[in-house]
Amino acid sequence: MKLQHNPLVRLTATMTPAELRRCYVLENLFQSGRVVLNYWETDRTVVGSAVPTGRALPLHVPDELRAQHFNDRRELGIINLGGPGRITVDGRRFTMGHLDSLYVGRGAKRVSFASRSAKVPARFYLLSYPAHTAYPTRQIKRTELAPRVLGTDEQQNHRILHQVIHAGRFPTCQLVMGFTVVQPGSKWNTMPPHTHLRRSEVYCYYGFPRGGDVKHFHGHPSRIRTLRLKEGQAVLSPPWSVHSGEGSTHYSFVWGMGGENQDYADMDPVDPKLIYRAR
Ligand SMILES: O=C[C@H](O)[C@@H](O)CC(=O)C(=O)O
Ligand SMILES: [Zn+2]
Repeated sequence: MKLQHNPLVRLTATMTPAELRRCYVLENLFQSGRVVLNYWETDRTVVGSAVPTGRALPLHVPDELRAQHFNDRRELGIINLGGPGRITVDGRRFTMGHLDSLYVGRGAKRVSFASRSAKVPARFYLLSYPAHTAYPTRQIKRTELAPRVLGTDEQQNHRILHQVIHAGRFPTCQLVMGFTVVQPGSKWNTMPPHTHLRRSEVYCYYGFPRGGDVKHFHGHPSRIRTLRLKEGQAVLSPPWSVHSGEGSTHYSFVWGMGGENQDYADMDPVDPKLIYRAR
C-alpha cells in the first residue's frame, strides 16, 4: 500500500522550538476550578482535565463537537492524578481515589466532577475518541491493576506499567489507556522506543519530585526533535512519531491511544541510537 505523503513530517523537522511546542504541547492542561478541553485533529482526540475546587464541575459540550452531550458520539477515559474526588454519570456516583479510573461509554448524558476537599483537589485527566458503539461505563480501581515491570536499574529505565483501559479488561471502541511509573534512580521511559502507524498517542507527565522535568523525544525517527515537559503537561504524538523521554529525575506519565487497533504490542521498533543522537 502506498503511504500518502504527509508534509507535517517534514514541517515538524524544521519548526522553531516555539512552533513545535504550539503544535504538540498542551502547556496549561490543569487549571484550578475548571474543565479544560483540547481538540487534536489526529484521530479526533480530545485531551482535557477537570480540577474541581468548589461546587461540582459539569463536563460541558464544546461547540466544535456539534453535539448535545459530550458522549453522544464519543467514549471517554478518566484517571485521577490528584486527591480524592467523585465523578457522577447520569446520577451514578463513582468515588475516585488517587489513580482510580473511569471509562464513560457512548451515550452518557450528564458527567460531573467533584473533589472531596478543595485543599487537595482531584485532578482528573481526560482522554476521548469517537465511538462507533456504546460500551458500558465502568470504574477501574487502582487496586484492580496488575502492574508490569519493565526495564532495569542498570539501564536507568526501570518502570512499572499499568494497563488500565484495554481490551483484556473490557471492550472499548478505540481507547487504550494506562500509566507508567518510572522508578527512583531511573529516568528513561519507552526504551527501546517505537512508533505505531495504527494509533496516535498522548503522554501526560506528572509525579515529578519538585523541579523535575523530562526531555521528551518527538517526531519521525529520521528527524527526532526534543521538547521539555514539566508537571501536568501533555504532548501529542502523531502515528509516525516516536515518543520517549529522559527525565532529570524519576516521574510518572499517563499514556493513551486511539486509532484503528487496540493491540498494545503492535509497535514498530525504533533504534535507540536515533534517540541518543538527538539528545
Ligand atoms: O504504546 C505504548 C506507550 O508508548 C507506552 O505504554 C509505553 C510506556 O509506558 C513505557 O514503555 O514506558
Ligand atoms: Zn506508544
